[in-house]
Amino acid sequence: MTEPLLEANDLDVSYGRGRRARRVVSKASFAIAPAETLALVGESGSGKTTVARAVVGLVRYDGELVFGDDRVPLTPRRSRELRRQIPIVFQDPRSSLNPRMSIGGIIGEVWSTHPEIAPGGDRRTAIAELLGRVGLDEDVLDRRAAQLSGGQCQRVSIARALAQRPRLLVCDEAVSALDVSVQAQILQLLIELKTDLGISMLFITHDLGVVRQIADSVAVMQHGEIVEIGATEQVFTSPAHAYTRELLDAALDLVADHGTTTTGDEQE
Ligand SMILES: Nc1ncnc2c1ncn2[C@@H]1O[C@H](COP(=O)(O)OP(=O)(O)OP(=O)(O)O)[C@@H](O)[C@H]1O
Repeated sequence: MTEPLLEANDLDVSYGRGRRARRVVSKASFAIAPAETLALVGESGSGKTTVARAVVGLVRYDGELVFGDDRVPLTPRRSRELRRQIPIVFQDPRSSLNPRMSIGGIIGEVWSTHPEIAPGGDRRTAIAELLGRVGLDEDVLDRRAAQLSGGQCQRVSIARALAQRPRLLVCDEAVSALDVSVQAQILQLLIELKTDLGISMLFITHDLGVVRQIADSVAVMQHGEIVEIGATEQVFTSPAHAYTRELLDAALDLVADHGTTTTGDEQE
């Protein structure tokens, strides 16, 4: 079996200190193999974002969270060194881009702090190549985020993540704020990145339709615990936990009420 790129064992995360401490993630265990996408699903407040924050080093945790062949512990301190390899793409594409910087500046910024991964040749050319990789024209390079659509901003966020030469991309509701047709395009782009570049993903979403499109495996969270984890098809076709069945039933009701969500419309 392939060694996992990321492994979490009995991950606990609490917010607050002393008497005020409240545990919001309990005994979460999962693994992500190279080039594998694991989706985290569950109701609002179930702890999905908190797991992502532990992975990218934004919160302290108890338990084990190890990364790479040498199983480096992802402590907040360590993660700062490793953050380059584990970028996060957030829900709101525009507010995650510095409004005062040019798009080219945003994408290439990581090369100032990590010169070891900076391209050898002309940086503008390298940035233009990254823009092409995410389906954007080179002329976007000198613009600001406010001059781009939401879908274009999310493509820039992904290009910025690619400039970091990631091994694991964390996507926290990364397509939720986009309309359905743009969402489909960004999902397709993420699937291509996984296939072409072998990037692993931790993909947080409340949308089970999205899970089915993008994820190899899925972990279902309820009240801070992973109540079920397995291959996506397996979990969707034979859910073992009552809460998973509830989520799947709720998603089916949504489709019944609103029809299917895929339009095939290609506009951004
Ligand atoms: N900084 C914080 N301080 C204290 N409590 C927090 C903090 N961030 C989140 N929480 C609480 O932790 C719990 C888990 O939140 P989290 O954001 O991880 O859930 P989630 O599953 O990602 O929810 P959503 O789908 O709404 O984003 C919630 O009860 C939330 O109120």
